[in-house]
Amino acid sequence: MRASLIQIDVDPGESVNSRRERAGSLVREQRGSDLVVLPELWTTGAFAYELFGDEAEKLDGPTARAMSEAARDAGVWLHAGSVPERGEDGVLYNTSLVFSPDGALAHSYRKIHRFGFDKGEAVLMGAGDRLVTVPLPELTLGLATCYDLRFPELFRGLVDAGAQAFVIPAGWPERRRAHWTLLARARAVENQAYVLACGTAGTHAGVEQAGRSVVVDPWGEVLAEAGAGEEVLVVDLAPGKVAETRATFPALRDRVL
Ligand SMILES: O=C(O)CCC(=O)C(=O)O
Repeated sequence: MRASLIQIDVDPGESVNSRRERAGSLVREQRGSDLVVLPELWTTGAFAYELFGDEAEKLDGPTARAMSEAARDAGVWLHAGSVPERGEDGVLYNTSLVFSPDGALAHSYRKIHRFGFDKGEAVLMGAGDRLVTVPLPELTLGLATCYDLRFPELFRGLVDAGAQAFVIPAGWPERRRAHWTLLARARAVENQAYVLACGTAGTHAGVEQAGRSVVVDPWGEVLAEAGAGEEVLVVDLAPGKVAETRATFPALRDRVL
């Protein structure tokens, strides 16, 4: 199973429309992959709070339509990262969108843990309240977004729901790059699952992004890691490795709590 992670540069000098078109082209270039992943809030930037309201869209908005077409043209499962969603209740959410190869919106996930403590996303957006798994033909994905990475109980919940690989779009800051890599590997090791963690490149709203998208296997080995700039990681996964790791080193079976 081949996965492509698109670590797109969120440059405030580029319009959202231009970046949306560029993201579509990058997805189309991944024809031949089974799964393509984009990062968190790549239309606006995860820290460009003042744009969230202006760029918010419904689940059939301009980003969703562009990504649906790109998934269909490329014939891939597309985790299109997240968008600022304007919910039916009028509340903003940080919502990830997953499209099937025929372009249908198959799943969406509203970020559960909002970042910013008493400002930013934590006050501007509502929290999701639903775990989401995505059964692909080869692997079942569990969805999480950026700050969610710090909350291991979310990942245990996803494992209990059948997840064998976690897809984690992010806009992780360079200042805490060491946490990103460490936590991605920890979630893989403790859950004996693949981790596909896709960040953004560049600097927006004064926040330098770490980039360093990473793919980790169920044994905790880093299969591929990006640098700081715009880059596409293409990685071959071995879906059987999840069951093999869980059978030969059955730590998950020894859970008590
Ligand atoms: O947890 C962190 O250090 C970064 C989280 C973050 O930037 C986000 O969730 O948008």
